[in-house]
Amino acid sequence: MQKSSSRFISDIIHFDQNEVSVFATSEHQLFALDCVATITTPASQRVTLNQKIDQAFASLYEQGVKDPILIGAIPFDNTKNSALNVYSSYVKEPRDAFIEQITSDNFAIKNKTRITSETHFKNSVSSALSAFDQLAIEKIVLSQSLEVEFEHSQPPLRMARQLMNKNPHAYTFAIPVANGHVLLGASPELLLSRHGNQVVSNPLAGSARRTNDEQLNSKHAANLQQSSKDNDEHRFVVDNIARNLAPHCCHLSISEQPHILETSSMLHLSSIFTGQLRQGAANALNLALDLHPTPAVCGTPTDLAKNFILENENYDRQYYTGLVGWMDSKGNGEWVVTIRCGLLFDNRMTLYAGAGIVKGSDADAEWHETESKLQTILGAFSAS
Ligand SMILES: C=C(O[C@@H]1C=C(C(=O)O)C=C[C@H]1O)C(=O)O
Repeated sequence: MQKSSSRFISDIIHFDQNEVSVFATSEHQLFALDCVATITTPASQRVTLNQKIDQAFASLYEQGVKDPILIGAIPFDNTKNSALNVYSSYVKEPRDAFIEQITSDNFAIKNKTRITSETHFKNSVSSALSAFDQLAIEKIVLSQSLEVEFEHSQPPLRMARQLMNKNPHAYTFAIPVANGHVLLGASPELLLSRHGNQVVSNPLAGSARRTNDEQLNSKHAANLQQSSKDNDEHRFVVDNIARNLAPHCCHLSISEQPHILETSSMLHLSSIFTGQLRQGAANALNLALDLHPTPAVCGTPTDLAKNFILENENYDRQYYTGLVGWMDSKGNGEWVVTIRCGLLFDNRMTLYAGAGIVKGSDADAEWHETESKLQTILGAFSAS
């Protein structure tokens, strides 16, 4: 049931925050409590997963709930458990800045522990560059992880507010997942949205750091648009999405040239797909799963790149580089790529960031790219 109170956030702040899901775009914010079920079937078991979703919605209809919703996350490795929370009520309202002033004291950091060392990351980049010569691989996205320990236990909704305030154009989310953890982030990348028979996808690949100097940003943006290495990284993603989305559409168009998308800490090459779905096309989650994992977060070809990642990264990505979003019982929904994110438990948060490696990548530059990407989260929780 869709409630309309614009003060809903002040009501739910008193709820157990590990039960509430939040998903915000630049236009609207969605809050849901009253979680009635969590579907954990891995997305690799697609038939069972879809049966579970249909059953959950059907049983809510029987109880008189007219407009149930699911909000959740699918891990990078789709053989691992999903975390799809089904809700009987939610609030969708225009996105608005939160009034509460949050000071950086709230987020004082006690400790940072590297899970991936700079050396490990750079050695993996070297191995990837060799794999391009020896195996038929063209792109591999490699990532690092960092654990942050805050002085105080962190209420997830306060963190979500801070992320929303600092990243007004991002898709911001706070989703309860397995083992009492909350997945929090501000992703710039729309994997797929479906509203009626309209689909949109906005892949990003090819990146540069954004600074406070607008002149420098313009220079970096121009370099990015001219860089053949970054355009290669981008093209792999666009080609792959075009291939996987086209069969579902009777009409599909893509922006002519990649344009620049700016986030709080990065500049990215960005392309926009808009399409009209064929009659009887799959729902938003299934369409998004047909695209996952794109070469923006995995590589090309997908299977070889995924195996390389699973063998060479020294940690489990879990939800990072998976998908996160919502879907209603009509199959409408928005699913974004789970990046610029972390996994929160009490006063500890595990952060992640990656970069696409192609022929000609430089290990040092790629490491710095991942460090800049970590700033979306770290910057949001430092002095405001
Ligand atoms: C993997 C991440 O970002 C992805 C990789 C990008 C790149 O390599 O240029 C750009 C945007 C994202 O698709 C991340 O932020 O952790």
